[in-house]
Amino acid sequence: MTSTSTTTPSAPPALSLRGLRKEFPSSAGPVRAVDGIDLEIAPGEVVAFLGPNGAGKTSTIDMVLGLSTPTAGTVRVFGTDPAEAIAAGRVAAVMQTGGLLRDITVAETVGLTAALFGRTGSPTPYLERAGIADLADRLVGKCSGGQQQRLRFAMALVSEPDLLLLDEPTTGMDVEGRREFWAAIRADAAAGRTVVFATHYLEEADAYADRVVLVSQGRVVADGSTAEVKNLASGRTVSARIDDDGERAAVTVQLRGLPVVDAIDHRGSRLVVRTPDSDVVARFLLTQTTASDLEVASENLEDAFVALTATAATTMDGAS
Ligand SMILES: Nc1ncnc2c1ncn2[C@@H]1O[C@H](COP(=O)(O)OP(=O)(O)OP(=O)(O)O)[C@@H](O)[C@H]1O
Repeated sequence: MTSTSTTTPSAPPALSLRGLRKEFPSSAGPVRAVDGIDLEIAPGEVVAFLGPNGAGKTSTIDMVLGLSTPTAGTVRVFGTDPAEAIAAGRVAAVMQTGGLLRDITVAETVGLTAALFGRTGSPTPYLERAGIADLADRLVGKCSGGQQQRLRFAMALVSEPDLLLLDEPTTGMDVEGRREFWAAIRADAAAGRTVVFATHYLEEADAYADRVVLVSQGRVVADGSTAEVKNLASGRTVSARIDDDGERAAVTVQLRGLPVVDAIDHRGSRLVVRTPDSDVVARFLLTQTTASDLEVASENLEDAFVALTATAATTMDGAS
């Protein structure tokens, strides 16, 4: 690599969250929606903010968009505060609902948005990028939920934002609608845009993000590449029946001593063991105990996700 005598200061992160907290008052005392999030997202990353209901995803996105003020901590967007980044048109959002007039056409909607940004050109390029050029003359109220989301995406593109935030953008869409929506987002992100999206769906995060940030109860519980998250979620369950209560209790203690055992549940006379190495657990149960009726199952991704988010502070090797 050739070197020059000038040093370029490194570009600020697209998004930097430091000690971010958000509390809402309630009659039962403050609700801590976001509980100390530290996160840095580099320009060009496509990141899924993945978590169950109430994890704090929307509260975090609202603070990034300057729609609410942190109780503590800081949000920096391309090195500036959110209001400044939004005023400069560097950030745009696709939210789940709202913001559309049903009685005008798709093209008119994008044209109006463009006028707000002082752009006078044709809306067609934005419609094309969002994959809805063929719907230009359709009334917004006649569009499906998925088509309306792609319209919101076209509107978000008008300011050519460097950072695009999407809050559970595919909720309620069918599989085909989701696929088309994400195809449009991915094609656009390939040009270098930073994309951060909140989702409940592990599969969606896996298919469309480069990096997954798992949040639960207002905290980041895991952060890594989608491959790392898939690894975490690739465990199995081994279940077997042990009729004798005393033996079942003793075997539970022994299993806890095995390094490959992640968790043990009791369902009646069955032991259910979560493990990344089902062979070791199955061999132990069949050769060292009276266990019978043994079953090995691959874990459902959603189950694994729930298990991960229920376990605070999971860490991944090589997490970025
Ligand atoms: N305005 C508010 N007043 C009181 N509590 C709130 C408010 N907004 C959010 N919360 C609470 O904060 C927590 C986090 O909510 P948030 O909407 O950020 O989660 P989420 O991960 O986006 O959930 P979902 O996937 O269901 O949209 C929840 O317990 C929620 O009830």
